[in-house]
Amino acid sequence: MAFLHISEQLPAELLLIWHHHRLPILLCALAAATIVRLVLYSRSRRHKIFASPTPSSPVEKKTVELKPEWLPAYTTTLSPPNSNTDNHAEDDISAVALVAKAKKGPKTVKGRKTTKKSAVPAPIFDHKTDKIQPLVFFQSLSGTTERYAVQFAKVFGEWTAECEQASSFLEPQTLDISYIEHDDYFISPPKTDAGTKYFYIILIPTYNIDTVLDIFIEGLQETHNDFRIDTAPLSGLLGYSVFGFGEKEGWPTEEQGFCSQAREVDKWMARLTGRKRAYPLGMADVKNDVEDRLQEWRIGVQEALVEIAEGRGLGEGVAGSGDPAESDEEDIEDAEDSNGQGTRVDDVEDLGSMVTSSSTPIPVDFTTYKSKPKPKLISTPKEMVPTTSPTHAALTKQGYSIIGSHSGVKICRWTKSALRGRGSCYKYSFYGIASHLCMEATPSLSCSNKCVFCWRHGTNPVGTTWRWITDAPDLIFDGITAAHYKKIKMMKGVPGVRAERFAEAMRIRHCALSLVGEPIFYPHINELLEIMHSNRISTFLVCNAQHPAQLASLVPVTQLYVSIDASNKESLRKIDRPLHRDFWERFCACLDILRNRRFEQRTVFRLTLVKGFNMAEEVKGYADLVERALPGFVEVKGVTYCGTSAAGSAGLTMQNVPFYEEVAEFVTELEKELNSRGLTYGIGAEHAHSCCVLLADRTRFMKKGKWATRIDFERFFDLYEGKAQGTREDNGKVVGWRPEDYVGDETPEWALWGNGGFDPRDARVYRKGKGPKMETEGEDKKEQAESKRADSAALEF
Ligand SMILES: Cc1cc2nc3c(=O)[nH]c(=O)nc-3n(C[C@H](O)[C@H](O)[C@H](O)COP(=O)(O)O)c2cc1C
Ligand code: SF4
Repeated sequence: MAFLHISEQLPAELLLIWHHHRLPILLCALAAATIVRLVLYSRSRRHKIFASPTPSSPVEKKTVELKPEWLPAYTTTLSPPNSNTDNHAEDDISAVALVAKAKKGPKTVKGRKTTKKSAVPAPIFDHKTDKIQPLVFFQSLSGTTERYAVQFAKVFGEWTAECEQASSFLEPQTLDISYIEHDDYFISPPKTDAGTKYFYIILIPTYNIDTVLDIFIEGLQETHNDFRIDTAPLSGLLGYSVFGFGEKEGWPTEEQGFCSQAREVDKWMARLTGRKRAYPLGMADVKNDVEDRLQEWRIGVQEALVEIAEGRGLGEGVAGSGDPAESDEEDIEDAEDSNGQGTRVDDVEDLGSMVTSSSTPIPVDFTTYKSKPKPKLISTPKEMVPTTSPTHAALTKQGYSIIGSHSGVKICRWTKSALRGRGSCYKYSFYGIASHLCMEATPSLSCSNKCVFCWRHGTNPVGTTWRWITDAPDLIFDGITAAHYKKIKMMKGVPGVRAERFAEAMRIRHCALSLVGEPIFYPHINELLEIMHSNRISTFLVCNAQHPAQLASLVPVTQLYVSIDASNKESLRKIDRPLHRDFWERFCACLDILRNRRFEQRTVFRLTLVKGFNMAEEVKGYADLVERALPGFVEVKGVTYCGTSAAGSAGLTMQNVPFYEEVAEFVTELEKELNSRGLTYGIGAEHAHSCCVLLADRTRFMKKGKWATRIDFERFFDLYEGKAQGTREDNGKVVGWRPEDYVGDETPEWALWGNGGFDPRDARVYRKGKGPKMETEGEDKKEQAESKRADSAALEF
């Protein structure tokens, strides 16, 4: 009975519970369903990114694990149409405000200070035995700061050599921040003998646009916030002082941004050094009082150095000296205003210093915030290359047309040369691309490397993530093609331009996506490529092997390049100077992706040889990389010397440019090494004029025993559009096309190894001392003045 009773009661009670609590029950069920959905969604997304979106290849694929941090983390903001040169972007104004992703910081632990900090202990400097090594750092985009830094270093150097304490000083060194390894100086002081102590002097301009300065400042900030690193890792310095260059005309007050980046650097240095500001931040208006301010500040820094040299450390009570007079309020303010991340690990650091500086117990509240958390900052993305920026000025001066705010196009010297019937670049000899039909462009002028041979140092935008206003792909396409045609039209009146070539040039057939910067950095690269292909423009895309996720999800291009600037980690670090700390893992992942995709499209390794950097004894290392990725082709070229002061600062001179014979010798050795490993590569073609030699896979790019390195472009488009069927199969079913499906004609005789690579139908114009003289007027006279080596090494992509 009791059982029956209970069984009758239960549904009624359940019904009652349902009536009373149905709302919360429904809400809980909804929340649970949402969570399950989100988990499933995120898994399926990740799964998609892991797999290449293109049809699978008929061979086994190496699994390439894409680390979560390699996945693009951007939300792009398409720029409004008026930021570009044409008006086709009406449909793309779906601007999305980019909400800056708040960095996941460590759990906040807050402490309340009850005592003032004690004085910074005097630096461990024995004035009788130790030496002070002053380092003068500077960064400069348009040369002003560099000029003042050189001037400063000269006067300051004379003072250290002549002052009473001269025996305590080593000769000051001047260092361009763009060319040093950040980690060698700003994660810890440089390693040296125990008796040498460093003093940092930092001269820095301010730019309210995205520049390489942001990378430097972010580096300081990251070091400070990195849990693995002591929060004051530069406390071993004797001291530091910062001087800022700005302009009051545009940025009249500090609130309006006057010298704001110098102030940032000063703030982070204070934290990284454990408050060793030896002299207050100096600031000057370059259009007004810079000479006086800089001199005044130099004298102050010198006085601070005298104190140190005489063993009195950073001194007592001098305003801004980093002594106890520096208020705690300033620290709190600083901690709060740093990009909205006010409650970070600084607090833990403060806690640490309180423990050492206070004798009384410190009340610590681990659960509450000191003040109301600030609302998250909405960071508005900036333009990558605004028209007001020095990069814009430098690029346009070099003949680039900037499209929108992050794309560029330029007609290269080979296009001009081909228009005049004087020969095309190596791409014609190797692949059949006539230079007058080719456009050279990039949708991203920004890059994640700072290669030593890149002329754009100091001014080029760099970054590890895309954080700029983004132009729509059709805007970019319209902009670059219009600018290219405009430049071609300007060649109309140039003596020697052949009418038929001029007419042909008014229909772009090929696009080399390289130029400067990193094309796959652009978030809509696939759409841009699709537009090119639908206009039957072939695509040669060069990437720097630093963005595996983007590489894995790239649509097939006509020819896919990966720049191989070194054969091993250390050498790559030196030559490419990548911004990513895990650059080698990224590089290796890109090689594996290239291997997986080698039957979908033509894949190419592009080696740029720089004597003294990446040539000697690296043949075996390069062979290892070829063995890993098995590219269809390996292009080997000597570096082009750009002759700028930037290249000089990077340690490059003409001596680093190899002669053609040296490149040829290197390629022969590489071929031998590859063959000794059973790899079927042979030297397919050469273009001596560009200092470039081509190795190709004999089993794939030969027809009836003859090299066939050229491309059937029309067939490529037909395959792409589905008008022709490809032969790539998976499980007996055709899933796409293979590079072999669009192999073109045999490589012409004149382009084969040993024949030089110059089309006899073109008129070769020799430069002074290099062969029979055919023309010496106008532009050629100028060209004759160039050095022989530059001549042999000149190469445009
Ligand atoms: C695009 C641009 C943005 C600038 N932004 C600022 C700024 O926000 N605050 C400031 O004080 N000066 C600003 N300046 C002025 C520069 O800091 C100043 O001209 C400096 O001397 C440049 O140094 P550099 O030639 O070494 O690069 C800006 C200049 C340019 C061209
Ligand atoms: S990858 Fe190209 S654009 Fe980027 S730094 Fe190197 S040379 Fe310059």
